[in-house]
Amino acid sequence: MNLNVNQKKAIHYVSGPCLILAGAGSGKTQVIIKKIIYLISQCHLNPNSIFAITFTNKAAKEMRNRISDKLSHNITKMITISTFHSLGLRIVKSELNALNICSNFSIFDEQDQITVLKDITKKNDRTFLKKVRIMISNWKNKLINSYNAKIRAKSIIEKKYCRYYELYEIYLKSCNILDFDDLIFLPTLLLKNNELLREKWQNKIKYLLVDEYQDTNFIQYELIKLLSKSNKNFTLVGDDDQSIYSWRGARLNNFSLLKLDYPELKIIKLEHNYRSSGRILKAANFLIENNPHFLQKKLFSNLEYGPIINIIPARNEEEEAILVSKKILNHKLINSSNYRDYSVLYRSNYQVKVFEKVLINFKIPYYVVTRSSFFSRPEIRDLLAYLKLMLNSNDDIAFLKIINRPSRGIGEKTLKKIKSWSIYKKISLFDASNSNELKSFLSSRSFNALQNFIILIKELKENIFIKPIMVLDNLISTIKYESWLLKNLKNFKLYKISLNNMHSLLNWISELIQSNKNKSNTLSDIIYQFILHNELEEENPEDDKLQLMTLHASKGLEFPYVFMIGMEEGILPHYSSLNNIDEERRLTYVGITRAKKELFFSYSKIRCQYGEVIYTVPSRFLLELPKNDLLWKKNNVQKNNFLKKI
Ligand SMILES: Nc1ncnc2c1ncn2[C@@H]1O[C@H](COP(=O)(O)OP(=O)(O)OP(=O)(O)O)[C@@H](O)[C@H]1O
Repeated sequence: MNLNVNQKKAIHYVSGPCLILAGAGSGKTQVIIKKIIYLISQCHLNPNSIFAITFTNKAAKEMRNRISDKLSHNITKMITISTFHSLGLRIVKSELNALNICSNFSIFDEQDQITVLKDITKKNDRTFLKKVRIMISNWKNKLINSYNAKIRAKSIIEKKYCRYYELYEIYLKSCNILDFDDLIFLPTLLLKNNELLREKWQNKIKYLLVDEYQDTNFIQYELIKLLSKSNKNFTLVGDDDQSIYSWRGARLNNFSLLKLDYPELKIIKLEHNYRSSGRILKAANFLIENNPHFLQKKLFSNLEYGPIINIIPARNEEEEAILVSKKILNHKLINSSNYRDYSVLYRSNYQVKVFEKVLINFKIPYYVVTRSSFFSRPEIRDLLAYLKLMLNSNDDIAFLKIINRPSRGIGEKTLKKIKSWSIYKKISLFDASNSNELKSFLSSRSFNALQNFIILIKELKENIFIKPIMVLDNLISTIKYESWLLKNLKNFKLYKISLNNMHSLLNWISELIQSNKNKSNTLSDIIYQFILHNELEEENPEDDKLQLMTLHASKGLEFPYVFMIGMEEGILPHYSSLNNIDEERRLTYVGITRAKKELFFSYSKIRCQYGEVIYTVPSRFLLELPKNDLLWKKNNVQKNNFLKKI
């Protein structure tokens, strides 16, 4: 592949801060990979001193694989390629003393956080608990601890939330637990306040590369600055038109800040798109021109102009699914293509349900890309909780998760007494359960059940570092987990899936232990990675299936034929984001630029939402596209003649 002039410039510019403003499909992944190879082979940088940050673990893995095609496996292994969270975890593990954290710390995921917040707030309303979790997360992502949050709080309500934050912090500290946000919050705070450690890390990192810069938030930008302060040798790659995570704190402002903080910043634009036909790019350019820009850029393509963009109107959601399915079947027949060449993209997860029903009827093999990862399955969460408790007996949430899985006859009353005792004695639930003094408060049956559990964990713990697989095998058979699953699931197929999952987990741990034989702390590292690995499920690319996914999930992917469904006001743009139309437009732009050869839109005249039938109007974004490149199919539906009821 011949690199274009700007791609070469972007790779060869290594003497100062560099921003690559890379349009969709302009080969940014290629450029980052080639730049890393260039830094090692031409600039003779030690691979140990190159750090690349990607948005997902999957992207990190892919990048590593592609580099190892060009460099030896040993050299590739020395390069740090990780997400912000994994890099943060590495800093935390190296600086335990400075952070005052014990080495056996656990990591909380979102579900664990909610469980703790339920206890702290004494409320059982999930929406409320999620809100508190997000508020705490937002504080941490702005580098604000509970003390400072309290000082800034004005209203009584704000003060109340700050109190929750404070109690949450105390809880985590006492149990030696970090949450996801801490993995960036703690290292950033540490490097900001500790000059010696800051210098140590700055000396370690001779070159920093960050992919998907448009999705960085406040704290991530701070961390980038802290890590690269002394040599300012970094390359950030991003596209302001593809920033779709403001709801997670991503800030487009990070582009403008860069120019202010680094006046010497070199900006290189990649505008040559190698993915999409001319017509698709024209539509994308037309649409995104309606947004404000950090710097103007216009994508161009040398590929053929391509067929007209079809807009398929439907009378209702079911008809929309039928028309799209029929179109796919016809199109596939005419073009001798495969199902895997097609993708259906939508704004919200609930839109897929009606499609699934129709696809099954039409016998179209399909795959829904979901965010529920392998690690969120109940049996996997159970086994990981057992492991977490063996490694950190202060992890009360792991304790609560498994104390009655499988059921041991330890009911709510007993748990309440254990909790009271642990609060009174200021010890963990595990230590409270291990205390003989508890005997007088419990029935002998409950006390014995509890003791058996404690003995089990203690015995397993003895060998966990030496023979983890044997310990897990023992655990599963001792607690009769499989027969409990069968009884609980009441469905043989689900039971089989669960067994397979457990088998995969054991194999996975065993492989990871083998490949990390000489490293210390292997098991806890493996568990940390499992907890951080909360990404989209992967489908075997060999499977010939139509892929359905949200627009967010489609980022970074490409398909020959793309169907964007539900192109209606209220759906896209989504009614909850009407105050952020620019981001909804960017989301539409991301969808359009996934298509290589052909693009289709569909919308439905009537839609059922929350049990109510509503009449819709076509999305404003359809009306922003170049008219002559669109073909509105007829379906007795006049595009401007809808009742607007949203
Ligand atoms: N110089 C080049 N010549 C030919 N093809 C190229 C060149 N650079 C990149 N490509 C191809 O362009 C396509 C898009 O590249 P890539 O996936 O890296 O884009 P991207 O910038 O990451 O896109 P997006 O941000 O939209 O996900 C790939 O198929 C890649 O092989």
